[in-house]
Amino acid sequence: MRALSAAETAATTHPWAIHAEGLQVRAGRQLAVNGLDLALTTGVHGLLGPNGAGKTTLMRSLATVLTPSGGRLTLLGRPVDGRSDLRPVRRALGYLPQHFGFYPRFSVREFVGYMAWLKEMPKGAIPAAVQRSIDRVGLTTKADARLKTLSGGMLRRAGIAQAIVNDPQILLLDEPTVGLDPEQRLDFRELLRDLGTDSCVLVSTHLVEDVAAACSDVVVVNEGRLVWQGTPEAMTAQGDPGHAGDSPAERGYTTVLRQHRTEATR
Ligand SMILES: Nc1ncnc2c1ncn2[C@@H]1O[C@H](COP(=O)(O)OP(=O)(O)OP(=O)(O)O)[C@@H](O)[C@H]1O
Repeated sequence: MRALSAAETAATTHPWAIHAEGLQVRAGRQLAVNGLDLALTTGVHGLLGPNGAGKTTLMRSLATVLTPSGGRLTLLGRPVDGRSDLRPVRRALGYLPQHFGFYPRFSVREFVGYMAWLKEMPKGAIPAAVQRSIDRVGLTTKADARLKTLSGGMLRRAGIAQAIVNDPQILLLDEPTVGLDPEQRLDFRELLRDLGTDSCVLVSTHLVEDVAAACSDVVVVNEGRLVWQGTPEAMTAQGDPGHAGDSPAERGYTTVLRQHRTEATR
């Protein structure tokens, strides 16, 4: 008997915010995502995987920046196949890329407002939404500072503010905590938990501790495929004290990855 997928065993009829089946996405010449199955709904999902696993490529395809070259991808029930109109999906998306371009002379407020405009938010709603997102990332006192004057951590927070300005139904954050100091990371975890109450949030990171502390679900990818999915507690419980990692969650993650590699070579 074949194993049932998460989509088939779900207790709810609520459509998946993100649903990928056998997804393939090219990065340059190679298939960096190659046969990935994923079904995600409301909550905070941590995306873990070693360097080169395909996390950024996956994020870019979910952000509709890259078009899948095989398999199926639906976002909020709409197919992403290079043919359908993606504007309704893009209005409901928030994306913090790993590296984002910006106009250095823009203030934080101008930058976030500009992104709100690009997302086709109603004009009258933009100023209040911009202020709220700037406040949520703790940049209130820097709202009118130019981007070029911000520290790396502050710039990252401005990037998060633009990603959340439209209250996205799908929020994709690629390495959001890079450059944040420990206090800011704690604040950010709280913000994540808050955002995940009514959005589908996918956070790519190398910081297993952030995932353990702030996520309701962990997705581990390797070589372009999903290799494990479960709660942070279930991942931690996999931990073998003999494996690398400073914390129980890191040992759990390393064990999951090594088990997968062992099975793959059998
Ligand atoms: N523009 C590109 N041209 C060619 N190869 C690419 C390109 N972008 C990514 N790759 C390759 O695709 C694979 C997946 O890369 P990707 O950046 O998605 O991985 P990642 O999991 O995000 O890695 P990291 O944790 O190091 O950021 C890697 O082997 C990478 O070298």
